[in-house]
Amino acid sequence: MKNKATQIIRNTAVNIGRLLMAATFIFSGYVKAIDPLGTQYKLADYLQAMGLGSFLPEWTLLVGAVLLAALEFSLGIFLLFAIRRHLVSKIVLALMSIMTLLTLWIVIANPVKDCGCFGDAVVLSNGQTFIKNIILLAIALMLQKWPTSMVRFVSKKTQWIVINYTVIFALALSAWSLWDLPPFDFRPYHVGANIAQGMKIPQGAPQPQFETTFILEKNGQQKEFTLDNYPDSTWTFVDSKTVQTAEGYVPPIHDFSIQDNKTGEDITQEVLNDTGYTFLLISPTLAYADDSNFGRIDQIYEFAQDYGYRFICLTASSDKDIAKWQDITGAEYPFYTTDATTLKTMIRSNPGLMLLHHGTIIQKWSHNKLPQPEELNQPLEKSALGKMPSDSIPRKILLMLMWFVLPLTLLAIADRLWAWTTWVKKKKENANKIISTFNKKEKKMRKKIVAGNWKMNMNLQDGVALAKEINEALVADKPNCDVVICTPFIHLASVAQVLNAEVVGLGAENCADKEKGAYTGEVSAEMVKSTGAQYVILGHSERRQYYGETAEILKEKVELALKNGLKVIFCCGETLEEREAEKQNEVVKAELEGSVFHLDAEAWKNIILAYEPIWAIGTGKTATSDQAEEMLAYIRSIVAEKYGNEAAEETSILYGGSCKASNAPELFAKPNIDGGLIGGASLKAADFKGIIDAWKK
Ligand SMILES: O=C(CO)COP(=O)(O)O
Repeated sequence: MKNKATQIIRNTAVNIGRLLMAATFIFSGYVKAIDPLGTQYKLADYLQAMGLGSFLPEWTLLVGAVLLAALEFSLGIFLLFAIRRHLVSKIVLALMSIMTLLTLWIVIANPVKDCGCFGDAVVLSNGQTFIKNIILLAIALMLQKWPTSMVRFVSKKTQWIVINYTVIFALALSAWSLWDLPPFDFRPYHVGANIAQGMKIPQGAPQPQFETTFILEKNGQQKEFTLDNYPDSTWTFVDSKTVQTAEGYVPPIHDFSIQDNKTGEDITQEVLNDTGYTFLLISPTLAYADDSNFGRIDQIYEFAQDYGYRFICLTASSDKDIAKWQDITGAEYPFYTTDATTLKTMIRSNPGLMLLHHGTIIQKWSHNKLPQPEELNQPLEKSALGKMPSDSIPRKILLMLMWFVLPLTLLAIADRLWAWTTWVKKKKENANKIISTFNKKEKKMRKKIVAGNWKMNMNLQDGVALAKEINEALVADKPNCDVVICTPFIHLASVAQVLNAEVVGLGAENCADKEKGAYTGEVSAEMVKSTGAQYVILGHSERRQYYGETAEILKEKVELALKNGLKVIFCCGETLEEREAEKQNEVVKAELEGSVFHLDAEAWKNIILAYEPIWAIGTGKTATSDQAEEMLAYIRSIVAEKYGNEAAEETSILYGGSCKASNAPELFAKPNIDGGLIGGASLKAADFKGIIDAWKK
């Protein structure tokens, strides 16, 4: 019990942890994959901080960024679907260990401002990142310890589709984002942002705090002072140092300026305050800029000239590189200087084109997706180019869902349906196999039994007389089977006296579900046993129906009966409605599971089952021999599932319900029917003997 509870807790913890980890990896991989250049810049920052700045060529960092994004995204999806659980949990643990060490270093040494784990989408401080990684590392340890507790969402046979689709999707997403621009832009220079607004410091925003320390000297001794304890003029000033004690508010855009390199003139405000349109061609380094689309750029420049729009190129390149670019592309537009990092933040394309309208970013284009010539035949005021694209974000989200989430969801649903149908099919096949094995087999050596159930009939004298008559008849003509008569409690002690125990067994029709004590009117299993009885009927439908005996009560009764050395004739069976709804198997199985299937194999040896369809009891409507055989074969198959084939072969299963001398031979001829539990026909010695004799035919 305790083990089961621990297992449930563990499985729940592992699966919650796995979903959290999956969500983190998917998000972190995704935001890196849609911005490979941003990830590359971050990797470069790390290498710089480690003193390995120029150790690797730029393209290797870009490849590294794409692979890192694909790795994180794919691991997240694999965790989500619980694919290759052992391997994936090991890789995740290794990755988290490295990440945690790395973040411990950035917390201590502070070499980078933020870790960049989630690109620009969620910026965490180094301390927050460290705490996040400690939690994820703990989850990774748990997943690695119990990988198989992760519940699969797709079967092993289908997982290769998810693996390939995910890896290809992640790489394609990066390639697309590199060719075009990141589909989602989390930087301060996104479409719709007003640059001047982004540079503003709101009123009352915290100012940076500084403290100045003065070093002064007197009589050859130097001492440090602040403004608060500045000494008298007998001290001579030596030096002062100022340190920042608190950071002030930093606006989202704090590093944007446009300078004319030749004149030193700053035209930032002039550009931002221009109420018209301005094209900014942006290239942090012209030496690395892609020049394949220069013709299109020149066309746009001409268009700007024609309509009187400003068109300038912002770069951080040297004059030599500018001249080279002009030489290659024939560029006639003016060049201005802006910080390289700012330019890289503004647009993830080298070169990229940005359109401003009164300082607000209206459009951004990668050099691969510049406006087409046919879009440039009317002024921006009148064309779609001059307007901010309206619904692009929901549309992009929908596209992502359609291209990735939808196919995988459909795959998972199809896979689960398929797994479920094969499971059902297999289970049916197994059950049929067991049933047909039993059907084919000759009746084994298990006991054949005919048991009478007198129910509430016969007074004491009549009962004793009937018992005597049956006993005499059977002593005179030995039966081929075990015979039992089950009588009301009041008969037991007297009937026991008249029966020859080797020939006729004695049983009660019920016993209490309590051991002993203040239970007025009840008769305990121990009392039954003390009369000389060896059997007790339990679970009869009349007791379930009229006296509210539930599976739990019957379970108690069964246990007490067995404990007191009684053999139990345990009844089961369905109502007419249940049979009409074809629920008979389900009902019978539930009855056995509820009251007897908990027994161990040793206790099971003292159980005799009796299938009594309620619709056939006392109605004169017998189940056909085929119906009865089918059910008894099924019951034997579920006993076999529970206790094994051998135990099932040795379990006696009786049929009850309007069984009489006329139909008994046909019923008893069936391989799985081991005898009968007889109601009405057990109240007359001749009728009862007629049924017993069916075993002789
Ligand atoms: O309930 C029965 C035996 O327990 C069957 O009763 P009948 O044989 O009267 O149908």
